[in-house]
Amino acid sequence: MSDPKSVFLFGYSGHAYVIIESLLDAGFHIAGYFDLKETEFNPYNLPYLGFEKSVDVKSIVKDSLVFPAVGENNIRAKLIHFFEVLNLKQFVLIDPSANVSNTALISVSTYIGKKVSINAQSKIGKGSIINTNSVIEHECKIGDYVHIAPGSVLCGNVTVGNSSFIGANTVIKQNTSICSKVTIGAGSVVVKNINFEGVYFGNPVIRKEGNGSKE
Ligand SMILES: CC(=O)SCCNC(=O)CCNC(=O)[C@H](O)C(C)(C)COP(=O)(O)OP(=O)(O)OC[C@H]1O[C@@H](n2cnc3c(N)ncnc32)[C@H](O)[C@@H]1OP(=O)(O)O
Repeated sequence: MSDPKSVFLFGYSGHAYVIIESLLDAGFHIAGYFDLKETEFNPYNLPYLGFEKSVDVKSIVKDSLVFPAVGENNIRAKLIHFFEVLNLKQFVLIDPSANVSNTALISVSTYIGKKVSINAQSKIGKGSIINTNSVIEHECKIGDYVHIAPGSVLCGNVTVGNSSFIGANTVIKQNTSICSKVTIGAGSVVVKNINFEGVYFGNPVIRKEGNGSKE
């Protein structure tokens, strides 16, 4: 039987450092990391276990926990698909400093960062990141493989579709919906629904030229 607090990480760069410190603060220990290649900089002295596509991950990990430590949404989505195919043991990582409502529903491989607030009746899909100091107010619905960057505020009943990225310090007005595969620039304010994928920024947001949308 494996140590129930032992975690294998996938990815070891800047976002992984944040994940590692939340894991340590929450009483986990890290068994090692998988990545394309061994990193030159290894600030947490983690053993390198190989590239996940080139080694027998299942026989290394066995029934220990796994976690995706990659900030980029598409790569994280592929990792979670890989976890599902191998039937690896996923979990939700909530930094101990976060404040999460008992009525919030959060799916596996999602990270809730330092000082985040998740309020009543919110739902967050799998493989998402709710980064440092963000506020997810009541009844928000956040999809899979989403990244809400630090300091963002989603007012009540906001919806964010799968694989969208909400830049740091963005404010999204209550009852607003953002579809899948949208990128919102840092410091933006969203006051109307966004129904087409693409890049948007500003206050209020406008679509970045050259995105091929009619919006
Ligand atoms: C822990 C972490 O670090 S999590 C990551 C947090 N990071 C972020 O939140 C950053 C989010 N990314 C951004 O804001 C980016 O600027 C993007 C995605 C909106 C646009 O990036 P790019 O497509 O590379 O655009 P680019 O940098 O070429 O800028 C294009 C124009 O838009 C302007 N612009 C870019 N971003 C913004 C923004 N957030 N708000 C207002 N204007 C912006 C630029 O000044 C530039 O204007 P110009 O054409 O007059 O010179």
